[in-house]
Amino acid sequence: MTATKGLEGIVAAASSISSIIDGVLTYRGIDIDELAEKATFEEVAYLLWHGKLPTQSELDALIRELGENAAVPEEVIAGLRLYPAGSNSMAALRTVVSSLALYDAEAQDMSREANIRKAVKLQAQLPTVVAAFARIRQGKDPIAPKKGVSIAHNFLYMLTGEEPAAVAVEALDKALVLHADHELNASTFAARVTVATLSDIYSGVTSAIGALKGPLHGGANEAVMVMLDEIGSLANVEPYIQAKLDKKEKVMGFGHRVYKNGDPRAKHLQQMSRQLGELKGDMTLYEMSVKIEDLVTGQKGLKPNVDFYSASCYTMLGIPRDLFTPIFAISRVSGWTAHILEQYDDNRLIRPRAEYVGPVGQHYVPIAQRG
Ligand SMILES: CC(=O)SCCNC(=O)CCNC(=O)[C@H](O)C(C)(C)COP(=O)(O)OP(=O)(O)OC[C@H]1O[C@@H](n2cnc3c(N)ncnc32)[C@H](O)[C@@H]1OP(=O)(O)O
Ligand SMILES: O=C([O-])CC(=O)C(=O)O
Repeated sequence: MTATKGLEGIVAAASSISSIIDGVLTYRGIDIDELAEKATFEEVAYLLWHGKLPTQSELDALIRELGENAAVPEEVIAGLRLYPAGSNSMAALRTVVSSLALYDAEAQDMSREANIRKAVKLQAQLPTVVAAFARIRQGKDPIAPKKGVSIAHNFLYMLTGEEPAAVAVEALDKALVLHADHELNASTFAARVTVATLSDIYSGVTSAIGALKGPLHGGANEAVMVMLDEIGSLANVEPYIQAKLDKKEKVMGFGHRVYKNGDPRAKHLQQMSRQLGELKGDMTLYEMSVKIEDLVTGQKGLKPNVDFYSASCYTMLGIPRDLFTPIFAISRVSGWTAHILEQYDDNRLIRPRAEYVGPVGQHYVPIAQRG
């Protein structure tokens, strides 16, 4: 038995939700380029859960159901108020999602109908939780979710208390579409491993949030913004990035386990970053990002992934950088729950083997004789 480090190239599940074939990403067989241009996030969530695009009445019903389920139990909001100042946003989200199970009478109901209802509930509640976390830490009261508006609209509204500009809603909605699912990425795999023990959907999503948090995965979008903030100016891009490359340090937002010729989502986010810069009349972040790309791609051949241009986009939308990864979770919970439903539908415990590389033939040594 020989281990494959990082399970690279190992096909660990069959799935009909999303595919990456020859560098092309599809959700349920539809090219992400088409969805990014034409679909709303709610349509995409429906597509991921049900395997088909919704009719108008199905979409209306989903938007209604999301609105009806977006409020978070008062006890959970009260809990958020008790978190220490400076709490990590993803740690807070992970904790809240775990606690939501305690307030859901259906949490342990394993029927397919109940699991679909819980998927919608989680999708509805995550934006409310992230916005409430952001406001409470500023000493402000959370804002109750609206009914009948999109998730992108509701999230920006709950974050600021103001009606968001249409262009901001449109940009965030497209970002949510682009992040919704991605085959067997680390967080989705974590979710599937967890629920394959027949644990509940809240356990699966809690595991997924833990996996998404790391900077090699979803946490890279925040890390990209930390880097842009450290660089600070267009003039400082070259010395900063060159020093990183010379030291063989990783540049966050570049590289990918599966895409070696570029992430098809990145171009949409790059375009969005340019457009938001033009609207703001400040191209600094966009130009810095392009210069970083030129250097990293030029010298290492590494291309930007989904996390790279999303950082400048979210900053230009006025979103604090430590909410970037929670926003990724707001989108990806649609994919996680679709995969969890798929796992339950044809379940088998996920339990691979390890290649043992430790010592053999050892014996118990009494404690007095140990050196
Ligand atoms: C939503 C997402 O999760 S997208 C990914 C988000 N993560 C990041 O952006 C973090 C930065 N990128 C990385 O760490 C990696 O490219 C990963 C984790 C995404 C993929 O990792 P792997 O497939 O395991 O590739 P691995 O880390 O082994 O890298 C292979 C080689 O490329 C180099 N490399 C990979 N990514 C980068 C990078 N961002 N900057 C500099 N060098 C890099 C590695 O140092 C390594 O070089 P070596 O062979 O000389 O040692
Ligand atoms: O697929 C991966 O390994 C990471 C990724 O791009 C994603 O989850 O969107």
